[in-house]
Amino acid sequence: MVLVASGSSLNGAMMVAQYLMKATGKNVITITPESILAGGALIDEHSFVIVISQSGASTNIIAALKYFQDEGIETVSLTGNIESPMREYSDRIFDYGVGNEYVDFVTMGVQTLVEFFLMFGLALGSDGISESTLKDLGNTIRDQDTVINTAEAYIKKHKLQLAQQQPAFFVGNGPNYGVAKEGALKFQEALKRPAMYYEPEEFLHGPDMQLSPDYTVFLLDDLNTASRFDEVFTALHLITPNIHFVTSRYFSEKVPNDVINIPGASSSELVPLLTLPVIQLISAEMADIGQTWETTPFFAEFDQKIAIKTQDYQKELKSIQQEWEKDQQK
Ligand SMILES: O=P(O)(O)OC[C@H]1O[C@](O)(CO)[C@@H](O)[C@@H]1O
Repeated sequence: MVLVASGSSLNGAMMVAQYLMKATGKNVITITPESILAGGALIDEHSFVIVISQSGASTNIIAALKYFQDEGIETVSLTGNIESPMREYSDRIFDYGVGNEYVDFVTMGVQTLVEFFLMFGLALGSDGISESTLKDLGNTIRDQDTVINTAEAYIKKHKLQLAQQQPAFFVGNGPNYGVAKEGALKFQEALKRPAMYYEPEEFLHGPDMQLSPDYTVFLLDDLNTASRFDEVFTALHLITPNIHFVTSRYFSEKVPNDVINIPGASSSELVPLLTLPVIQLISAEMADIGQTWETTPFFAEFDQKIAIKTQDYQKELKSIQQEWEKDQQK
């Protein structure tokens, strides 16, 4: 199975790739449209290619769809807007159920995409949907309320520290690697803050050498209680006071000051459902507090010149916003 996407849609796909692999027993790769065009994956008529774009208006996604059509490779498109330009180039197109989201850089989109693929994986699994897996998924989704409350309280307590516009690292493994990538993207898009993402061991193989007290590190813990994160968390305090550790490790113990103590999940594949809301909430709330939503006029000028969405996208966003406002009034 090949999942083709960009930005947050790619990050969402990365969060579920391991899960889909387990559920189907087939190899799953996540890849950008550019890598497809550059021949970065062996794809033939036996590949199951899913092309994802929440807006359905990303020009690079459309270029990949055109390429697949020219090569005679069938695809399935997933989008949040079934009437978008993507439709014209798709063999089959489905709405993955995000509804109306008009913020250009997606948030609900990633969360919904992850939930969609979890359900999709369950349905594709050789044993069908098992009661216990469905129950685990339901419990994890219910635990998101606790996650939001915990993150809210943490942001309130640490807002001055979180408001420092210093470079940030997001560090996570497996499905949390996708969350780390999304955390860095949201810091760049919403907070205009330099941000990077790594797996923990890659982080320790060089990038950590630039650390100073002026850096922030977000650690997104594994499920495994004996993981390396604990060690790294403790040692990082020797370099910077700005560490934030998202973990379920301290659930029954006294929680250290810089730990965002979330409920645990029954399997590592479900962990993104609990870590993703934390980084999304921090990005959104800190962007409100710091009033960083606007780009610089220089960027606005650049953006005019370098189109990444189809022509009518801004008009389309406006109408999605109107739909969203109507929904809010109901
Ligand atoms: O899923 P889509 O709509 O193709 O968008 C991909 C990326 O493009 C952006 O919307 C930028 O315009 C990102 O925020 C997003 O992650």
